[in-house]
Amino acid sequence: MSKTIRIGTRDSELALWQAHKVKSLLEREGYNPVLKPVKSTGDLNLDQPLYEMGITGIFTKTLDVALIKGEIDIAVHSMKDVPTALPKGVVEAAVLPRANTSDIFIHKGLDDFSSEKTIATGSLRRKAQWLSKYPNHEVVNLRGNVNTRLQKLEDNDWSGAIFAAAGLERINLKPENHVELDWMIPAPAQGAMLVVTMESNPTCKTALKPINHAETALAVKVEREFLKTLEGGCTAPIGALATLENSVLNLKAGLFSLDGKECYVIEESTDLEQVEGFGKRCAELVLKQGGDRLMKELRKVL
Ligand SMILES: NCc1[nH]cc(CCC(=O)O)c1CC(=O)O
Repeated sequence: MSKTIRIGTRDSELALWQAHKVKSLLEREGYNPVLKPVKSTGDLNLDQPLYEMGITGIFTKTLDVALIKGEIDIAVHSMKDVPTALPKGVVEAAVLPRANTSDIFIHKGLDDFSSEKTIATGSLRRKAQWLSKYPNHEVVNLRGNVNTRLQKLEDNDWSGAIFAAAGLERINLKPENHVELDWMIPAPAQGAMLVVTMESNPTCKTALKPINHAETALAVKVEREFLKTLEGGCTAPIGALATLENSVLNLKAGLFSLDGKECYVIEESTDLEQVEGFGKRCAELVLKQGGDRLMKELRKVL
């Protein structure tokens, strides 16, 4: 009998797609994975408060709780939604090969961007970078899962909205009327999926090892180290993208004020022998350039 692995998933279309992906990878490894939808945090009924267990992520909280309570064996997350510090006892067991890292703009016509326009996004990182490029635009808040956001874009008279390409590509909803925002720095770990399990679960750690993608894991490690050094959470106006080519890792990363008027952007490369601590060193450059003062201001409002 092959070992059963309960995969916890939230019930959005994107979350389900990602959980199915991990399920099929584990099946190929000879396991018997089953999906376990986890609805809401509802009656948590835990002995300890969430913060004492190190549970902080708004998107990941539900699955963290189910994991710690032993209701599921592993959880699948969009890695950019995962706080840099995992809850106590929870470990990163596999990072899947990265998809498209870009942000895309879904529009209703691309005429005259120099004029006043209203565009929608719920992300402070996207808003700040957009306003930095188009200071006379207005950016309105847009929340909800990918499907909800696409619907709201239909229902409103905004000129467009910003999405992660990866999310729309996964569920086959990327429309024709989009442009890739190659100038926008994506969220740390955008386009990557993380599978977590409990430190105390050797079966799952072993099962997940072969599906880990070392190159993606290294890139997102550098990006998240950059984020962590700035002490920004998942919602901070901070972007980071590491790419690997011929054993050289390039990091493009930035910190932005909420109105987009202040931008601290770096682009640095390292060979792999020096990659340890590279994300931290790049963040320290940003802090020195003025990012230190901006982060202090941001922490008051975020
Ligand atoms: N914060 C929501 C979220 N988390 C992961 C994705 C898409 C997949 C990814 O970026 O890895 C999205 C949607 C979006 O940002 O448009």
